Amino acid sequence: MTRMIRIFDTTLRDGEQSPGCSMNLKEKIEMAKQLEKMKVDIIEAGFAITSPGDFESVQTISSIIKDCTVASLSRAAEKDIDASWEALKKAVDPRIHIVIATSPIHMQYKLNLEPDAVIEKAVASVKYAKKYCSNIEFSAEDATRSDLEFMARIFDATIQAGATTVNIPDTVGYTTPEEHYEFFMKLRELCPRLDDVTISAHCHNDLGLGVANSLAAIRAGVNQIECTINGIGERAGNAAMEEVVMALHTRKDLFQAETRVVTTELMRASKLLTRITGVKVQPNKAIVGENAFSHESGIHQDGVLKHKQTYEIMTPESIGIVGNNNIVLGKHSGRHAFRNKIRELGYEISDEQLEQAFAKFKVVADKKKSVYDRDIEAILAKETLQVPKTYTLESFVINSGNSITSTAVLKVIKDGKAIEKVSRGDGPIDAAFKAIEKIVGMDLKLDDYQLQSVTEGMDALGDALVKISDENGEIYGGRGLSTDVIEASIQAYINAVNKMIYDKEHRA
Ligand SMILES: CC(=O)SCCNC(=O)CCNC(=O)[C@H](O)C(C)(C)COP(=O)(O)OP(=O)(O)OC[C@H]1O[C@@H](n2cnc3c(N)ncnc32)[C@H](O)[C@@H]1OP(=O)(O)O
Ligand SMILES: CC(C)C(=O)C(=O)O
Ligand SMILES: [Mg+2]
Repeated sequence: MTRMIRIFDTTLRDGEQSPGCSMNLKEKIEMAKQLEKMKVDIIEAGFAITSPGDFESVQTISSIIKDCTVASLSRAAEKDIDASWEALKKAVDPRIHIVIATSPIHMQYKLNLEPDAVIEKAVASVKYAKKYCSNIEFSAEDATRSDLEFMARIFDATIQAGATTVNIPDTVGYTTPEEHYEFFMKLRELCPRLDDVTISAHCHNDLGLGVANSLAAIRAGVNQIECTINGIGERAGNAAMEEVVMALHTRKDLFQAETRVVTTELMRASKLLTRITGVKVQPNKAIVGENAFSHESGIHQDGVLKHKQTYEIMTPESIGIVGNNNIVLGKHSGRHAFRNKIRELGYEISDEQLEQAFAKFKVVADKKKSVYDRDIEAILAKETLQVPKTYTLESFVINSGNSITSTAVLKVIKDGKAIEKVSRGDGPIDAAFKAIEKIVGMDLKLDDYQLQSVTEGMDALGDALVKISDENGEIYGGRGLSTDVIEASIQAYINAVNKMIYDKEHRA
């Protein structure tokens, strides 16, 4: 039978504890509305006593959100609980969340309290909060570094005092999946009352195990997971909601558990948070990273083109990506993906042209990080207009600067022999073009020269267009493409010369 796991989103509280992730009221409202739309079960809207701003956020979110429980964090202290309640009281389903640390190191050094005094404070706080509302969560901070028998005692006491959810935080991200599973199993044995309430896990990511530990907790019977969008949170962050939700969704066979989260809203929530905080998601981040559904290497691309599930365990559409361009052309791509892209772009070319274009594509891909559609179109335009190469560029050296006259040394191959010429000019391009004219030995006129960047970025392809005319005024165009704009310009000029020679021979 499939169990329902409640998703407790703490993006607005623990997530906001992430350096650089503070949000203002308007931003928190926007985020809360998205969380409601995606049907998380509980929104922890803040920690009301923290500041007037946090109080106002909890209060406003409480009055706006209708379809989720709204929670506010409080220490085990009456003034915190009063503030939480004051902020929460308009919520449809308010929850006061009380926390106190239970590990020896926290009790001794931070709270300066004996274990029994911690239990007393916890129980008194739960009872105090219970005067205000029925929905009370009790968290034992640093639970995973706490004594198990002590945990069982404090949970037993707080449940008797009225806690309806008890939370076991791995506050410092210390535990491992196996240990976490055992922890919950033993705790349930030692404290049978746990089975009468919602048991929750709250995992941090200090060892990169936040999601794995949350899933282990689910296997051990917990029915609430505390997590954040994009995994933001104190230090290395919290378990990422999109990862937990999609792990359950994709591996229902294994976990026999599901959430009510609308998975197609996950990407929107991730992007909204990035826009609000300005904190970007790493490209290889699971589920919502830019590369999470991209395939760059030829063998994978071939597999995906033949049958998506060869390399995709979930669909991009399932997390809300529309029109995913999942085949990213790069230096590891093969002919299958290249041909597919050409067809997508609406071109039909011969096998021979494809081979030429593919060879050029590999050269470009070696120099560029990503090859975009416009790069491919530029390569195609060049390759499909190809004429026999009377002159082929072998090498060039340019000496240029703002206090010297530019000099170009060009070496080209004609009929298997190298020809080298040197020329000076007004700038590097002019010097290079003059060297070509010397090599060709014809009286050529440059009619037009344009240079454009094909795509954006430091490694963008330069697309040069040269138009030359001969002694009869006939115009010939040539195109050159390279990440080096001088090379692109020289190639364009040589291509225009080759075209002129080809046309003259075919006209004669
Ligand atoms: C694991 C977690 O994520 S817990 C949540 C962490 N989040 C935050 O701390 C963000 C908001 N915090 C704040 O704005 C402030 O820390 C406040 C408003 C809560 C308190 O500020 P201050 O009164 O100036 O106290 P300060 O933060 O310096 O110290 C914390 C005090 O709370 C006590 N305390 C800490 N945790 C608890 C607790 N769960 N229950 C009761 N008392 C606690 C500490 O022992 C310390 O008390 P002391 O002054 O007697 O030594
Ligand atoms: C407040 C508690 C639940 C917390 O964030 C933690 O222990 O990490
Ligand atoms: Mg936390």
